[in-house]
Amino acid sequence: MSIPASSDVHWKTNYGEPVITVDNLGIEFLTGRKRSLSLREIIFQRRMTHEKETFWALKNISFQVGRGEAVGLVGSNGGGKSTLLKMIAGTLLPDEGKATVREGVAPLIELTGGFIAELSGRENIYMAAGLHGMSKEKIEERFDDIVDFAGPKVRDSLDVPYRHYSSGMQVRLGFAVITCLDEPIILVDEVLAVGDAAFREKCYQRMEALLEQGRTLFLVSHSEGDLLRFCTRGIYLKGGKMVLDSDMESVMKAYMEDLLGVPWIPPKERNAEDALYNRRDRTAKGFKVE
Ligand SMILES: Nc1ncnc2c1ncn2[C@@H]1O[C@H](COP(=O)(O)OP(=O)(O)OP(=O)(O)O)[C@@H](O)[C@H]1O
Repeated sequence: MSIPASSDVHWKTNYGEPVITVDNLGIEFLTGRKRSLSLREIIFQRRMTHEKETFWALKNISFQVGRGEAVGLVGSNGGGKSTLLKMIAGTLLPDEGKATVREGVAPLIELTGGFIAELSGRENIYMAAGLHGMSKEKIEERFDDIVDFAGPKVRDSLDVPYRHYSSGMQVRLGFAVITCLDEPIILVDEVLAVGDAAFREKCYQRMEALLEQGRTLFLVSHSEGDLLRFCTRGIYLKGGKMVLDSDMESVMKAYMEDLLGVPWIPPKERNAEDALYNRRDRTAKGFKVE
């Protein structure tokens, strides 16, 4: 599929200029539990209703991202990664601080990507692209490319309600749509894990092409390979706090060592290590090592 030619757009200009500024961001959620009142509150403050318990899903988060950067967000489940992406996308508002985003954002944060279950795939393409400011003519021009990228199963189901799509078909259509938009910032949450291997590889090539054009990428993934392939910078979130903001390899090392409690070796060195182990193994077994 032809993604918009870089000559159409200004993504390549002012490379590195700040496009996202997150300043002391915080958001508080209800836990769903109710806190029991203390005797002091009941007697002296005359409070009778139970207070709902809250927690900070993100607290004191500050960083800046420059145009053209590819940032990987890492952290274990519940660390706050998706919440942060939603705040950058503007679908969640902070309780503290602010996220300033200076350019348009194409988010694929949830599998359903903001698509409407009752509408068909075709209607959802028009709706999603239209909401991002694309004219009807431009959508028509790109329609076939979007559907080609999404694959034959999606093409055959274009007039079927989106709620009948399998999770793989949903992510195919979602990724095809968001990556054909002209938005300079792209947010991709773990969703790619749902697609099959061939589709994932197609998505990777598309992401490489978008980065090549100078777009800015935020990628949430639990895949070490994906993060190291695409991201030059990493942010590690743990329990809603930022643990580290550094180059992707250092962030991956900090996260993996924290998670697994053993030294982490970057894949490129690991292969050499593995080769060495194999060599040792073969030597130990009496094979001749050249
Ligand atoms: N709307 C909400 N209301 C209440 N709690 C929420 C809401 N959204 C998220 N949370 C909670 O906020 C915390 C952070 O969730 P978030 O989805 O951002 O984590 P994550 O790092 O993306 O996790 P995962 O790797 O599992 O996707 C979790 O404890 C989650 O249960």
